[in-house]
Amino acid sequence: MGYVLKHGTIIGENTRLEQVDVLVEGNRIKQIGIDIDSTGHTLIDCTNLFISPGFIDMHVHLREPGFEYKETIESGSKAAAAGGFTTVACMPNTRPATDNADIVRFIIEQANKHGYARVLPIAAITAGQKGEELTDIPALKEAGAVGLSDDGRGVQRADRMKRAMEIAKQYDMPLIIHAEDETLSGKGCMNAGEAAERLGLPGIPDDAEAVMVARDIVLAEVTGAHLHVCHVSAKSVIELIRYAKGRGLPVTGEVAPHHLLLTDDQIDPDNSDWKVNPPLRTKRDREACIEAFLDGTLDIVATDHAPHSVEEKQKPFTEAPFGMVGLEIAFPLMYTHFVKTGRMTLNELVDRMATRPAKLFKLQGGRIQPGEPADLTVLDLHATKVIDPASFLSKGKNTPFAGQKAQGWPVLTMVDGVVSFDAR
Ligand SMILES: NC(=O)N[C@@H](CC(=O)O)C(=O)O
Ligand SMILES: [Zn+2]
Ligand SMILES: [Zn+2]
Repeated sequence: MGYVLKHGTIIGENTRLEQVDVLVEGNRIKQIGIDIDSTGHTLIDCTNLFISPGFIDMHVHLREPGFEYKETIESGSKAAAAGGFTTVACMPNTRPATDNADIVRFIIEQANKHGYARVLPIAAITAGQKGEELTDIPALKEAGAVGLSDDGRGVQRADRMKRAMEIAKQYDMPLIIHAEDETLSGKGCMNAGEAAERLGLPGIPDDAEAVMVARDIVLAEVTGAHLHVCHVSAKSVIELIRYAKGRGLPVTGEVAPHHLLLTDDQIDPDNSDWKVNPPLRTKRDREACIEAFLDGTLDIVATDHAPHSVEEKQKPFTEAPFGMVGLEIAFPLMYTHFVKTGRMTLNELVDRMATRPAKLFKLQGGRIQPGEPADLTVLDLHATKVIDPASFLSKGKNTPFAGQKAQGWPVLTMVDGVVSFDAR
């Protein structure tokens, strides 16, 4: 007994304009066709709905182990499912940091027990994310880590990064970098510039991000390692990635919805939900992010879902932790502001949220085709809702998008042939 998703419109590489049925048996897509017999199967009526390959988010913070009050693998993967994500890669800035094979295995076990999405651990580059001693990269890979990052911090020492890349290259692991030279970013809490001056808040210049990206592009060329640049926020960084790609280097980039949609001049200094790292930058940076996303310089969308507690985010702007949640609103925001406005097609958006991440990181999923795992997202592209953090399944409610209207919401998510979210 399986599922028949009836009369849906498939999005993605294999787009079919007519309404079709998708038969799921076990954990696989068995058949795509017209009038598939649903006898003995559970019928999911997809009339007026779209069926997308499940979204893949390469950058989330699930906070477990150590910060369960902010999020758990259970609550975070529930939020993922509600946002139409079937796979999320989680960052190692846990407590303790995900810097050894036992913690990688713990995350995988927790996800298998309590998860509503596939959870792929990203392991730390350095022990305790302290930037000194390298982790045991082969052991981390063996345990199931899909990449390496010290996210939350940049690796300050070039010699450490170079050595990590040499080993990562050997073991075919991507370096997923948080680019921030701490000697330049200092104690800033928002983008350095006119807005910060007006508000009298300490700034973080974009060169703090660009300097490290430049260094790591050089090192990626020397070592041949896959360098993936996290949460790109600035024009200066985009120019460097464009240069790297022009040289044919294995460099890729991600952009978060907030850097595509928000700027520093909009920041409400009395609301720390606007505080994120890298910070929201200028209009010029935002336009550069949009252009780079549209032309593929920035390959994929990643949310950098960073839940924090209400108490933490009630602190003043200078003291509150950096981060915004994103899993449950990423698709509606992207659909509303990129597809509805005609900047890109629905197929192109799904490519950047599902197909391309799967290709870049050699993951399963990303395509709707017989034989593929049944990782699917059913979307109601007509539904319009006001973003209400109180309704989030994530423990994190911290988003500056609260109160904004968005169109195009996931209504059902299936992971590995199992329904993980159903809002019908
Ligand atoms: N992006 C953020 O503002 N915060 C992230 C850390 C990070 O992604 O660098 C977090 O862990 O809260
Ligand atoms: Zn980061
Ligand atoms: Zn992050």
